[in-house]
Amino acid sequence: MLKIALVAHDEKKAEMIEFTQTHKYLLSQCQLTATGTTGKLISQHTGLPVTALLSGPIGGDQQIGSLVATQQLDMIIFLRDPLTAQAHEPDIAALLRVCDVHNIPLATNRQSAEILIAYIKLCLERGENNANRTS
Ligand SMILES: O=C(CO)COP(=O)(O)O
Repeated sequence: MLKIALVAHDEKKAEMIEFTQTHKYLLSQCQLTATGTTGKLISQHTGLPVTALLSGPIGGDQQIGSLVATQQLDMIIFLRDPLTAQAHEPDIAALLRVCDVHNIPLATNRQSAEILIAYIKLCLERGENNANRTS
């Protein structure tokens, strides 16, 4: 099963809910993990099973980063708010960095997320359960 992490800053949570509602069918075929508040909201609004970790500002981004570092995630959709300063900015930067270290696909805005969704669809159609194949 494709393993996907979902994260949204407060100003992007409504967009994340709408995004996951729109793509509920595809996402239901994936294993979903999220930071705390994002995960609870997605579960509430879509009924999708989501493993909700700690809230981002108290360590949730670091937990997602740990999953990346230990090869337990295939991709991340992180709807970031580029206009609001975040108290846990170092954690966010660390998460983005560890994705690059481990070559994990990361979408940080809605349109990139749609492209990852198209890729997820392709992987599912091909019966692939690991999105990070290079060949
Ligand atoms: O702050 C976040 C990502 O940096 C998101 O955390 P929550 O999903 O707990 O709001």
